[in-house]
Amino acid sequence: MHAMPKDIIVSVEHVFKSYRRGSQTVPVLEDITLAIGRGEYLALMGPSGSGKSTLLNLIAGLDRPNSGAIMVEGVDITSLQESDLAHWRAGSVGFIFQFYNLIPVLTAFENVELPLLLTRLSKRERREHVLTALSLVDLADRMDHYPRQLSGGQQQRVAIARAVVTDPALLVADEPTGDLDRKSAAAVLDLMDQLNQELGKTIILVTHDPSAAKRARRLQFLDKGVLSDAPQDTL
Ligand SMILES: Nc1ncnc2c1ncn2[C@@H]1O[C@H](COP(=O)(O)OP(=O)(O)OP(=O)(O)O)[C@@H](O)[C@H]1O
Repeated sequence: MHAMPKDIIVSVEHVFKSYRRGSQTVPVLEDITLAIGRGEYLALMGPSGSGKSTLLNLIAGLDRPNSGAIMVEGVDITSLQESDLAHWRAGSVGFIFQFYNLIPVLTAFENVELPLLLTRLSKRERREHVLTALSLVDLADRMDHYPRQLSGGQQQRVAIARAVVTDPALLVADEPTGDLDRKSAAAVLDLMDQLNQELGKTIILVTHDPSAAKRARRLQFLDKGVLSDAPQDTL
C-alpha cells in the first residue's frame, strides 16, 4: 500500500490500455493520469469508441491496464490477484449499467440482496439493509416484483439500490439514463445527486447526454484515448 492524501479516493497513474484484435494491437487509452477526490461527482464524456467505458471498467476493477497504476482508497488494485480483486470489488464499488443488469428470475428484493450474500451478515441483517436501500430509491412497496413487472426507470432504481446496499464509497455509472425516457432519467439523476450530496458517495458517470453530465461538478473529456479538461462549450 502507498500513502495517499486522504482526500483522493481514485488515482489513475500513467495508465495504458490496448486490446488485441487478431494479430493487431488496438490502443485504447494512452497515458491516462487522473485523480478523483472523495465525494466528487465526475462526468466523463467523449465520442463513441474513445475509451470511456474502458477507463471506467479499469477504475472499477473489472479489467486490467497493460501498464500504470490504479489506486482506489489506498489499494493498488492492479496488483491484486483475481479472487482478491473480486472480493475488493464486491465491497468497494457500486455499479450502475445502462441496461440495469437485474436477474430476471429474482424479485427486486432478491436482486438487491445479491451483493450481501458475499458478506457475513445474517439473514435478518441482510433484510434490514435491503429494505433501507429499497426505501432510499422509493421502491420498498415493490420488493416482491420481478424486473419484468417494473418500468425501465423503476428497474434502474432497483439497480441503484443494489449498487449502494453494501455502502461502497465509490459508484460508477455507465450511461445510466441511456435507455430511459426524460422523466425517468431525471428521477435517476436526482437520486444520484442525493447519493452524492447526502451520502457523500464519489460518483463517476460516463454519458453522452449533456443534461446528465451537467449534474456532475467536474467534467473530463476523452478523445482517442487522451483525457483532458472538457472544453467550455461541451455542454
Ligand atoms: N474487450 C474488448 N476487446 C477488444 N476491443 C475492445 C474491447 N472493449 C472495447 N474495445 C474497443 O476499445 C475502444 C473503446 O471502447 P469503449 O467501450 O471504452 O469506448 P466508449 O468511449 O465507452 O464508447 P461508447 O460511447 O460507444 O460506449 C473501441 O474501439 C472498442 O471497440
